[in-house]
This record gives sequence, structure tokens and C-alpha cells, in this order.
Amino acid sequence: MVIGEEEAVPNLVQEIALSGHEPPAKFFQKEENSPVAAAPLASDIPIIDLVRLFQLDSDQESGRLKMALETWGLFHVVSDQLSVSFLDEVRGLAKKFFYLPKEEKLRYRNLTDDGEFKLEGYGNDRIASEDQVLDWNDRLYLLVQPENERNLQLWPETPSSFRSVLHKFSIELRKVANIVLKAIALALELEENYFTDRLGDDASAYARFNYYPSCPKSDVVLGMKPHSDGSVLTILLLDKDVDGIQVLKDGEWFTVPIVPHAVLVNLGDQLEIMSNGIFKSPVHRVVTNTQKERISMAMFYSCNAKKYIEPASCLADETRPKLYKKVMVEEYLGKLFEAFAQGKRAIDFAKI
Ligand SMILES: O=C(O)CCC(=O)C(=O)O
Ligand SMILES: [Fe+2]
Repeated sequence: MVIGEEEAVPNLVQEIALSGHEPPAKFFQKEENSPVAAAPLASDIPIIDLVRLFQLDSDQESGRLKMALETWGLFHVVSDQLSVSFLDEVRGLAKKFFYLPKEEKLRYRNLTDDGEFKLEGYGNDRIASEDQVLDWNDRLYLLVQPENERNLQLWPETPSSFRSVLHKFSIELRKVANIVLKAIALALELEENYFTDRLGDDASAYARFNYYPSCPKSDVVLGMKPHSDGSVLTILLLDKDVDGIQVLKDGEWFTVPIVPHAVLVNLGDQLEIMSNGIFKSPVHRVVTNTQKERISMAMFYSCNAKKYIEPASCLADETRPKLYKKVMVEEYLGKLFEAFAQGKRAIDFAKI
């Protein structure tokens, strides 16, 4: 392949990495976003035990949760629903999928025959503008809930357990999400079901499997640029061996430690809006690794696209007015994809 022949460079990062080419310049971050220095470890992000949250010793666990919500906007969760072997099985699914031959993966491509971008499927991010800085990852993005809206033709047939394991994982993870949302509601002194009622049965859950090949230019290329999630809540299953996700706190990047037997819960913009900014959705990014590939999986829980969300009225008064407008979820998420492509935050659009 001739270097410099733009169309000859494959656009799946896995293929670029395999071809031995350096990442093309369109992957290079602007200087202010370059992941220059090693980020310190955020070692005080707690591991919350969901069983303990609602038991006798719940005060202590709730206190740790509240600290995490106020300082980091994210925390690890261990739960009966998620055994170590089950988490490993899901990690294995993702790896087996990304290791399939390219032709097999392209059966699930996130482009129409005319080359138009589809939200679901396998591929890259939507390219919204010429000057968009690209992220060093490929992804498989699938709607998993509501169940009757699944596009099963995009769910891989290999590995053969993919569909059944992802189905089971989505059921267990939704239980985890609901328990966490109840605890967050209580931490805000809202009625326990405040957020779970707003999510409801028509909530959407999207799974995003991320593959980050090793990257020879990890000083200028990011696995995922800084963003906050547009969800109510995101639950992440991180790579067991390779770190990469960093969170921004007080203007400084911190590395999120790996906790192999836990999932990472991350507050999203919809929760920031509904909590009237008392809890914030954290800005995070993913750095690349010169030696090692990394695989992660995110499950994004969102209120139904046709619903409106707004700050809970009891979280606003004369001293703390409403900070966000009432927004339609669909409209908000539309802004989010635009903002992400430009490296901006969509939440600013919802601010009063
Ligand atoms: O790979 C990760 O650890 C984080 C991925 C992420 O932030 C996302 O998919 O929104
Ligand atoms: Fe994210």
C-alpha cells in the first residue's frame, strides 16, 4: 500500500494497526488535548457493594457512595448479579468478536450500502466534519433495550454465545442500574423510585463494545476524546489488564484504577440535569497504550428518546434555581453527537 494515498488507508483502526502504518494525522489531537504526562491514579474511587447498600450497615456504604457522587461522578460496583466468571465471559465475547476476520465483522457494519452512517453496528464514529479529530477505537454499538426494538441482524452470530450472553448481561445489568439509581435518589433525598420511574420500561439501553489497538503515537492520539456520557447512567466493563480511562477532576486528569471483579458506574448528563447539577456527569477520556490493546464495554441507560427531562422540582428553590432547561431526550442526544465530534460538551446547551 502506498503511504500518503489517503483512500488506501483503511478506516478501521484495527486494520491501520495491523497494516503497520503510523496513525494518520487526522487522529492527532490538538495540543491542549494531548495526553502528555502520566495521570495519577484515582485511588479513592470507592468500590460500592450493592448488597451492603440496602442492609443494616447501609449508612457507611451510602456515605461512601455519596462521597463518590460528589467528588468523582463515578464508582466501582460489586454485586451478586455479576460474578467474576460472568464478567469474564462478557469480556471474552467482545474479544472473540474483534478477533474475527474483517469480512465477518463487516457483515455488521454501521454503514448502509450507500455509505451512510448508522447508529448501530460495527465501525467508527460518525464523521460530522472535515476537521474532526478521530479516535483510536473501533466499536460495535447495539440497542439492547427495549427488547422488542433490537436489530438482531446486527448482533454477531459468532461467537455463537454472543446473543444469549449479551441478553443475560443486559438483564442483570439493568437490575444493577435500578439499584444504583434508587441509592442515588435516596442520596438526593428524592423518593426512592424517582429515577427508575423516569427510565421506566421504555428506557433505552445501548451496548458499546470498544476495541483500542495498541498505538505507536500514544503521546498525541486518544482512544476516545474527552466527553461526558449523554445517558442517565453508564455501566462500564473495563479491560482486566490494561488501564486507559481517565477522569477529569478540578482540571486534572486521573487514571481510573482497574477493579477486575467490579463494573464502573458513571453518571451521565441526563442525571446531572435531573439532579439540577447537584451531581455532575464526569468528563472522561481514554488514552492509548503503545504496547497493548484494550477492550471495554459500556452500557448506556437513557430515558426514552420521546420523553422530556428536567431538574426535579424539589431540588430547586430560591437559593438554588433551576440550572437546566426542560429538554427532549432525542433533541439532547442529537446535540450530544454533534458536540462530541467537535470535542465540546452538550450539557452547555441545556443550561439556563
Ligand atoms: O473504554 C472506556 O473505558 C471508556 C469508554 C467510554 O467512555 C464510552 O464508551 O463512552
Ligand atoms: Fe464515556
